[in-house]
Amino acid sequence: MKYEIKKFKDGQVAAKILEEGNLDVHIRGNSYDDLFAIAAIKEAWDAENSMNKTATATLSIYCLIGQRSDRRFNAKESFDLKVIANFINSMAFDKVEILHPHSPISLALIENASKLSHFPYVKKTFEAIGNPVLVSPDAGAYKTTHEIAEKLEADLVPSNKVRVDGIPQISIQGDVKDKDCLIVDDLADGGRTFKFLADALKKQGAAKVFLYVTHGQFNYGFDELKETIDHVYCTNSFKKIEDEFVTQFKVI
Ligand SMILES: O=P(O)(O)OC[C@H]1O[C@@H](O)[C@H](O)[C@@H]1O
Repeated sequence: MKYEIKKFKDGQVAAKILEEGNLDVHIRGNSYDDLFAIAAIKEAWDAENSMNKTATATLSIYCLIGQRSDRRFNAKESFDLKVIANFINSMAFDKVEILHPHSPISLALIENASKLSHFPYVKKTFEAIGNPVLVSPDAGAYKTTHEIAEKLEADLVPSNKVRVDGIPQISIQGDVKDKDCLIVDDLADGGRTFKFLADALKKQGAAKVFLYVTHGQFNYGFDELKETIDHVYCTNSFKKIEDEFVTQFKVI
């Protein structure tokens, strides 16, 4: 299904449907601009299809903006994911697919939503490295990484951020001595979580430490990460990266 997006000089976006049929839109979804462009496409498609009740509209979002803001962190602050979900819901897609959401709250807030699994990309990474031990960096990542480890028949070492006498520390709950480790998580923003975890893994004797994240933002570059991580694997859900330190899987 073809459509066209036009942007006016003042920033306004407009859409035009170029072909009849089901609507199948794929977006990064990591900007408000992206979401507004989709709203324009859906509005134009709805107008064309008001009499065609058999046509369906599917939206695939590869890196949902605001997915980490999945609660009201403090009183008087906005619950951003709710605002974003309300906007997506107003478009009334029949189906919304979201690649590796940070938490199930996205799927709960967005109507007709389902998860696109990151399993294929972790599997490729796992095979490229050659059977590393999987490491889940925190409690949030444990459940999904545990499911992946089961499917791959891989060893899993859970790690957690704990406080000892009030001081934050990384607790690695397994043996990593002389082993290749693959940290698996949903996204890297600055990447410091992984820099410190990789450092702790190496102090415990890990041979090499690799990082897989589905959404590679890396907003502060790679210099700090290169100090402790051997190689990074991610998808291009957030942006295209050209750096020898990173292997990217194309999803969009
Ligand atoms: O260390 P950075 O990259 O800033 O933050 C990434 C971490 O913050 C969490 O929300 C993510 O799930 C990941 O564990």
